[in-house]
Amino acid sequence: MIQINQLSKKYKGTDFFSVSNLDLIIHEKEIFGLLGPNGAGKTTLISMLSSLLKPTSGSFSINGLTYHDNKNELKQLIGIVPQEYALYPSLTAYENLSYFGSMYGLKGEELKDKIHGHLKTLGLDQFAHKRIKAFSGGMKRRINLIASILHQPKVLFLDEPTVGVDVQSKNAIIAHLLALNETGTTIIYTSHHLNEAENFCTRVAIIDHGEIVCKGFPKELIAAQENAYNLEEVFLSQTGKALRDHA
Ligand SMILES: Nc1ncnc2c1ncn2[C@@H]1O[C@H](COP(=O)(O)OP(=O)(O)OP(=O)(O)O)[C@@H](O)[C@H]1O
Repeated sequence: MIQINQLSKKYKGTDFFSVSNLDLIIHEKEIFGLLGPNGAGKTTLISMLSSLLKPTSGSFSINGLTYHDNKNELKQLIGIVPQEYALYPSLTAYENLSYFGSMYGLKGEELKDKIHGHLKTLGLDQFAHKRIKAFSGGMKRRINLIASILHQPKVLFLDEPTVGVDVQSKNAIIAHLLALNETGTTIIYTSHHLNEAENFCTRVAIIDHGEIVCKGFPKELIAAQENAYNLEEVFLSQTGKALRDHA
């Protein structure tokens, strides 16, 4: 279970909170979607939860572990799929995955089997020994995902895992995540694809200006919003139609 208490982040040089006094509980085996307009605070929140960013105040624990007291156990427990590709372009897919797997203590036949198993399910086994720089966006996204799940994390954080990929890659990624969830991994993901989130997530929270504006089961949120027939209509009712440009 992930328990978040009054979590806040104010970046240096800004005069506002990107995440503000946020409280949330995410249960084991949920597929939880963090949705919100550009600049709402989704990446900031997920970066704090995956220990990539230090909160300004507040706290959170994952299965009772905190970064402060249980850094190493926590790192082994979670997987992180960042928005940007975290891959070495001049290395092959296999070399990249060996590197990431070994960082989690995997080695030998076990590591090899896991890499080939994931590559096969995600349709990439024939490209195992090709360099990443020759890969399409969809192929890189799938490798990025494998790099984060080789150690079978109990909790997986994904920041827009299907951005910029074709429908085929998107479906392969979602199917792989559903299978992972079936084996017991809790999934927390951010997305702008509301139709995808509506079908994929067990529960979602809509975030705006660093605060949760509503949360619940997609079907319940749709039923509760007058004249809303899908999650996108709930989203627009809750966050408004104004553009969120800032610089
Ligand atoms: N390193 C930073 N320094 C200063 N401000 C930042 C920094 N990173 C993010 N912000 C600001 O914090 C707010 C929340 O940003 P964040 O990236 O978390 O939003 P988001 O919901 O993930 O947006 P998007 O959908 O565009 O990825 C924005 O106003 C953004 O400009």
